[in-house]
Amino acid sequence: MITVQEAEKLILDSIGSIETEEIALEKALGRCLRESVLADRSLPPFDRATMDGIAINSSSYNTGLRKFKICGTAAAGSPQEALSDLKSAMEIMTGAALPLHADCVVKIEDVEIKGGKALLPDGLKLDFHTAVHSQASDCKTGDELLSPNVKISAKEIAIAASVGKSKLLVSKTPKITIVSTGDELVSIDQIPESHQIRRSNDATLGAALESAGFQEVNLVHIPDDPEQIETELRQILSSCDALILAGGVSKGKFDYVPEILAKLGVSIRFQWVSQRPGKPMWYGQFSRDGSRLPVFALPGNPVSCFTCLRRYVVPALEKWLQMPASKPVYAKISHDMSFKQELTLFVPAMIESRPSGELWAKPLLFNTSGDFISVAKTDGFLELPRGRKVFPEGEAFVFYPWPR
Ligand SMILES: Nc1nc2c(c(=O)[nH]1)N[C@H]1C(S)=C(S)[C@@H](COP(=O)(O)OP(=O)(O)OC[C@H]3O[C@@H](n4cnc5c(N)ncnc54)[C@H](O)[C@@H]3O)O[C@H]1N2
Ligand code: MOO
Ligand SMILES: [Mg+2]
Repeated sequence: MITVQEAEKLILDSIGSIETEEIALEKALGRCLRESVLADRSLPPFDRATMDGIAINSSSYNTGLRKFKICGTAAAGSPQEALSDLKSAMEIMTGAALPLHADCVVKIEDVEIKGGKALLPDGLKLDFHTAVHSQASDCKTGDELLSPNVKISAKEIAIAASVGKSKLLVSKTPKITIVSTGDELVSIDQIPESHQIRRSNDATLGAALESAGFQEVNLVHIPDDPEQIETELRQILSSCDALILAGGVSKGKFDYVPEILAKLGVSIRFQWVSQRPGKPMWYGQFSRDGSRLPVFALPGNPVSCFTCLRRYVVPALEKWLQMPASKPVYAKISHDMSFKQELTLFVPAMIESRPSGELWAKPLLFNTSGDFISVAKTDGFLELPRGRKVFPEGEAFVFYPWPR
């Protein structure tokens, strides 16, 4: 049996990089950028007024002039104007280009306008570029404003739009198929017999992937019939980009998944990880047309497959898309815990951000890894490392938030 860290490394080291495609900027939110975005000109492109007021030359004010003749108005969007001389002022709006010969802006609250003149009080602090956003002070032509491998959020959209990128090169969205197996499982709209349950894992995993930014998810259910599993998986492997199975991976007589995956040519990278929940987890890859599709077979217990999806599958898919790895979040455990087994324990926990600025996690004592009802109250899980037996209150551990 391998450790959590070994499993994580085997997965991440085996994952390549997905192909790219060009898409419209309006569709780019949440996607992974795969090109550099350069400044097509300096920003701001001109000396930009940051206040509504008057534009003057500060040396005139600083040598005693208080009354300036108003020589015109500079509006945002109109070409650059010019002061008629150093003793004149121009009314100016936020966003307008600073007129020639002016070097600062006095906000309108500090100005009295009377009979075509602007009267200024004593004591203003006016210098070169007061209330002016200087040309090229944010970036220069050719500067790299966005580098590849960032997840595109609203702030990256602003930058791309400002430099005229109406299209962006991004990672393709993989077509992911989620397969649940099991004869005991009926669909949501059926009334289960007393020995049956409605299936929920597939819907949960699909929703978790969607909220992590993977929109093309397809759900399939297959009964515990080896021939049917083989036929359907062969078909799925010929068309999807990634396959995630839930259930049928452990040691039961009807747990056919690992054997059938091997028969279909999916090469196993590992099975059995020293962790709870999720010990029977299986990972492999399927070669098709020169690329290797990731195949995860997660243990069927609802908390196990949800935890494994968060701990291994989402980071692997993000790496495949070249997304930056998310930074670890630490939280202090709010109660003493002990756990005697030689396993890493993923313990679901409620998070509390205290006024001291510390993040605390209250572990949930849940029934079994079938108890998804209790786990729904939690915000994520703490990873309590293997090789330790006690976890004292106040010690910090890595916390993994659930996808939301
Ligand atoms: N002899 C052993 N038995 C088991 C071991 C072991 O090491 N030795 N491991 C246990 C652990 S840990 C887990 S986790 C489970 C994993 O089992 P499988 O992956 O084979 O999953 P199933 O047997 O198909 O189902 C387990 C459980 O989960 C329910 N389930 C499955 N799919 C769904 C679904 N889509 N929606 C809701 N619930 C689902 C299923 O009804 C079962 O109750 O094995 C242990 N056994
Ligand atoms: O991985 Mo199993 O998760 O403990 O039920
Ligand atoms: Mg089983």
